[in-house]
Amino acid sequence: SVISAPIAIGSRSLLRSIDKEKAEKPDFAVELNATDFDSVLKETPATYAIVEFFAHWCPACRNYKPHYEKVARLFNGADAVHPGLILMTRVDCALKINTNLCDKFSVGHYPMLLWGPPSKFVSASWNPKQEKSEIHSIDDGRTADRLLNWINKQMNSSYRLDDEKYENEHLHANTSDPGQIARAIYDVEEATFTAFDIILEHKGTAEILVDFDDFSANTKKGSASVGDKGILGNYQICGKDVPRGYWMFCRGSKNETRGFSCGLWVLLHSLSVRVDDGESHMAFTTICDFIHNFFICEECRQHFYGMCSSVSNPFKNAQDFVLWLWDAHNKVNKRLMKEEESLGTADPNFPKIVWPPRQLCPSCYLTKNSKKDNEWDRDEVYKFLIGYYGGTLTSLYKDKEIITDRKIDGVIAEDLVASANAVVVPVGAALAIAVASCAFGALACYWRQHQKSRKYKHYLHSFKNI
Ligand SMILES: Cc1cc2nc3c(=O)[nH]c(=O)nc-3n(C[C@H](O)[C@H](O)[C@H](O)COP(=O)(O)OP(=O)(O)OC[C@H]3O[C@@H](n4cnc5c(N)ncnc54)[C@H](O)[C@@H]3O)c2cc1C
Repeated sequence: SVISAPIAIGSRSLLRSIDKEKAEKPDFAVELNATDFDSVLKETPATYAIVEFFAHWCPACRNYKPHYEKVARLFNGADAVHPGLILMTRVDCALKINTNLCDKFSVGHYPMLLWGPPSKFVSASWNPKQEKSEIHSIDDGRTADRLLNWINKQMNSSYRLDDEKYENEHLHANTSDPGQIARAIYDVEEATFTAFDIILEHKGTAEILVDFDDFSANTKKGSASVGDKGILGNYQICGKDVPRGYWMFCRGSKNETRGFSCGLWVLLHSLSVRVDDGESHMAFTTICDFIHNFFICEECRQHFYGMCSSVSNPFKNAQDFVLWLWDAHNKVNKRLMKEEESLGTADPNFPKIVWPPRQLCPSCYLTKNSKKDNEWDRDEVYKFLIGYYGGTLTSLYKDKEIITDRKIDGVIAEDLVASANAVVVPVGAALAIAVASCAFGALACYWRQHQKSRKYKHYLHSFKNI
């Protein structure tokens, strides 16, 4: 026993350290229960979801967990190797709170895995005999390898368990696919959060807090904790899910490319197409001031501000402003094209181009001759930008629609598309932020939250009418 004592202490401390490691390394798969199942699956940007129904007392489930986690590492969390594609979740059916939920999905054995678009799980039920369901049972996922094989078959992909970040990026980088922009709706939020964070770092709360009551009815003055960035430091401008920690449309094929600067461009363009004639000049000066004050890239600031300063007459209509921004972006692209080529710093999957390329918008070009790629039909370019950064950017919302009634679907989708041509952001809220030259950031989130609550109201309304 004299000999065993130190071993016992040693093993206890070993166990403690394993526990600590466990506590420090949370699971990759997200555990859901009946209270958050619908909301998490409704809000996720992922294209697919896997739900593992298990019971915490079931030994087979405990043994399966490391397999499931090995796959979840690839897809879940801010450091995911392939983020934003598949949300991997689990539900403990042995908890009373989940009994109904597990019944609705006909859970007959543990662990049981279901696969489908996340929105199809929301307020849904499933049974194995159901025809035409978009939810499928994963019948061959007993090991991590087999589960990933099954996923690869579904997605036509070739992911591997030992993939590290930025491998296989070529698989989902198709820049000439107009639908790709739909994923940027999440980047607009990510960029807004980052922009807001930069503003707080540099300006502090006082200058932003002009009339914060107006800015957000949900934020109580003084209730947020005071940190380095003042009382707004903890304010989640785009809701609790943002920042997600990764980019979707703006994900580069290397860590150091794209990201925020791409997200910022998308944010600027998507706001420009939502501005009225009357607001076009104000939007222009706000963008110029923001870049000048807060874009922490000296060369970018100076170059962009030079372009801002060369505008001598105020913008009177939205089209001129939208096209000015497009043109300014292309000037940056052209400059960087040469620079990146000589320095070899380009992202191989996203080299700078004069934009939009012919594949995206053939009618934007005046001639059929591909050598004359600098002769634009500006009216067509304007039309394209309105569609691309307006309706197409928000089209993911249509896809994720949880209401199955076709008519209601249509009404909501039309609303979203119509908002591409109108100022849909509350001007009162904008004022507080505009003072600190970041109106557009807050506007973007307001815009999406406005859409969300609108949709919710529609949903409630339709519910009442059933
Ligand atoms: C205001 C501003 C000024 C910048 N200035 C500089 C600079 O001086 N030097 C520097 O090194 N970097 C600068 N950057 C960063 C640089 O422009 C890119 O954002 C960065 O290199 C990432 O490039 P990207 O390939 O992701 O595409 P980005 O140029 O970031 O574009 C993002 C997406 O916008 C779309 N797009 C491309 N061109 C246009 C267009 N003309 N109109 C509408 N949409 C378009 C494409 O879908 C593209 O994928 C600046 C960024 C901003 C926001």
